[in-house]
Amino acid sequence: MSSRASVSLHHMIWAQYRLPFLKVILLNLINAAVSVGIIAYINQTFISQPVFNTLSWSSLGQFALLVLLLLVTTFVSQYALTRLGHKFVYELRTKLVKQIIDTTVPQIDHLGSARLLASLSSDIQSITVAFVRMPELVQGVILSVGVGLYLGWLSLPLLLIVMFWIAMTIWISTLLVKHVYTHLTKLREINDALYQDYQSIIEGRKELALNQHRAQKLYTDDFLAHAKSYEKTVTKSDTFHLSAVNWSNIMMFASIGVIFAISNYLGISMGIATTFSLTILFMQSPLLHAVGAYPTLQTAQVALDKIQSLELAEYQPLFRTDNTSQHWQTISLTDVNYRYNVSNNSVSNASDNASDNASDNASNSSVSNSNDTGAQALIAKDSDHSGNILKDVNLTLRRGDVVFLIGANGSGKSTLAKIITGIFTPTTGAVTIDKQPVNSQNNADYRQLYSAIFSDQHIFKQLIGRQGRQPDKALVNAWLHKLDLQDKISVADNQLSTDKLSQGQRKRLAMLIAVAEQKDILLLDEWAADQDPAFRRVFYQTLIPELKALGKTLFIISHDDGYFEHADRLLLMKEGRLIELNAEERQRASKDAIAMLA
Ligand SMILES: Nc1ncnc2c1ncn2[C@@H]1O[C@H](COP(=O)(O)OP(=O)(O)OP(=O)(O)O)[C@@H](O)[C@H]1O
Repeated sequence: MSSRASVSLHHMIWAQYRLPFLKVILLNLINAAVSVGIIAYINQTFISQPVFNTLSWSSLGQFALLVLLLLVTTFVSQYALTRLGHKFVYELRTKLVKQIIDTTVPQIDHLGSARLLASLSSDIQSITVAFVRMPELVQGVILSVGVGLYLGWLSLPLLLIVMFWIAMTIWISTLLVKHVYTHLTKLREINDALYQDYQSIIEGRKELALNQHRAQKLYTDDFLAHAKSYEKTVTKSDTFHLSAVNWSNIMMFASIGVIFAISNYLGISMGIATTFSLTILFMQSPLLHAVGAYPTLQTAQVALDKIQSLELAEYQPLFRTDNTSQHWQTISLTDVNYRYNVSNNSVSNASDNASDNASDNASNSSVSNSNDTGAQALIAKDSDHSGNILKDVNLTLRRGDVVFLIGANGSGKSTLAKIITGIFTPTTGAVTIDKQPVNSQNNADYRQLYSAIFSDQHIFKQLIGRQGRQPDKALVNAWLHKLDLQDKISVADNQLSTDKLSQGQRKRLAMLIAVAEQKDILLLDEWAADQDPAFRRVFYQTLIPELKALGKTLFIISHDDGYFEHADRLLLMKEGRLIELNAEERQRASKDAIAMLA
């Protein structure tokens, strides 16, 4: 992840689509040439003729052919530009989603789903609209240049005066359009707030149903305020836009008067003045559409800026599917500290980079100091623990261990679980696998060792087996029964029939998915808390030994003191510090966990 400078839309198109864009420009030039040809034809065949009866059927036929040619070239050039635009939007959308997949969990947590969904829907939509309107802008500009050249050939002084007139018109129009941009930027911010409201309304539906005061407050104070602000801002923005279009429209009409007045003054022929006027009328629609299309490009620029401000991971086309060695023996945490970034700015990203750096430093140092440290990663010590959730945590997990972690609420157990699995990187300190430091380069591979079930687990209905292959049907079927789900769930084509289950059943389903993955390490964060007492016993007394027999290393966060005896090792987390309990302490914890946690 890096904070990248904002890239403008046209730079992006130019950098990535230079050739197709040049092709589109060429097609538009041909189209402009045909348009100029028609004007010249009208001028020579119709306007310059003294009387109408000199017109022949053949000249009318030629005119009809030119019109047909204009129709074809207009269609082809617009089609080419539209295709290019939609290709750009497709690539932007697909890259954005891959970047979200590759971005670190803390950064995604920090951004929140409302902001991301706003970008995926409204920003992409804005950019699409801009591309739908872009043909009008490009054609308007190219046509103006082509027509200008022809008019200049007819009368340079008259062209210069008309150009001055149009330039003044466009300059004042641009001043108005600047206000449009300011309001569009504001609108985009309001859109984020609106998405936040939608999210609260949908996700908090149960709480709102139970408390109409809260529903009214949310609706009135938040949603209505944002909706009103959107209405006001969009009205202002559209008013400036309308003013710009009307101003340009009327000034174009007025230019016809100017053309005749100046022609009269400069002694320019009536024929040339009529051709100029006709051309201005011909140009009015494309030029106004071009002016009208401009704000959509500005909206797209606002959208692109917004997407870039998310500071997502760099785009990588590939997925990291090469797994870390299957023959690992130990995973160690050495002097690990972790601090959440709670600021509103996007510094959690910076913190995450810092974390990556800490790990990277550790890896470099571990190489250079390997003699002194016995191949352990060098650990950056942070003497100031203020704000640290994990404090100088040291732990070595051995292959095949069944480790239970206990601790009071908020002591840092889940945070430690995320550090162990590589979802979070330590603020300082190091994670090593077989003395090999885990850093930003190998973290994605390292994470593939784990299946984990966290409290807010998402259920994917697709079952996946070892290393992304087909799941082992016999294993899935056996565990469907072990988890007592055989009457609720069926599996067809590796798809689970439903995820509409009770909380405890959902957790069992998550276990089925995890077992099917056949990963080396299974991490369970208070998995048993949602199970009824009977199944809780099955879990500790039957399932854990079976998982161990499958060769898994188990890291289990638990509050069930009645079952601590099933652990090979018992760890205690106390205010961010990790302690391993000895035999006597384990006895005490099993008898009186409350005293132990205090
Ligand atoms: N996203 C976050 N941002 C900031 N602070 C957080 C975040 N998540 C957790 N914390 C803080 O970190 C501390 C440890 O949280 P953690 O979830 O690791 O505790 P826990 O031991 O798993 O608790 P529990 O038993 O209640 O699940 C808590 O004080 C919490 O306030």
